Amino acid sequence: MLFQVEMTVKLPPSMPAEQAAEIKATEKAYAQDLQRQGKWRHLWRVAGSYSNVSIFDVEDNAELQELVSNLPLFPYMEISVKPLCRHPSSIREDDS
Ligand SMILES: O=C(O)CC1=CCC(=O)O1
Repeated sequence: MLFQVEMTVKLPPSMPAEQAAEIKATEKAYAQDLQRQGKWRHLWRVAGSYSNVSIFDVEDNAELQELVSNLPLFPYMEISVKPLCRHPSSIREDDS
């Protein structure tokens, strides 16, 4: 199942820079591992913001919930999820 996930990062201004850098580094490693597994298909920065738009390819809602809630930045993000399905006018032969 494909989902569009939009994440907006809102770190508290009071968070020490070292702690923020550590969480971001852990987040990066986690995100890159999921990309290598093919579960996090796309990761795009929304220009001019501290938000991303991502496409996840997971088994079901429960797997999406597990992956997203384990993001190191999860406590510091606003997240919106949209389920996706094929558009009847798409010329792609698969869902890539
Ligand atoms: O910077 C972001 O948009 C949050 C984030 C998601 C994966 C990652 O490495 O950073």
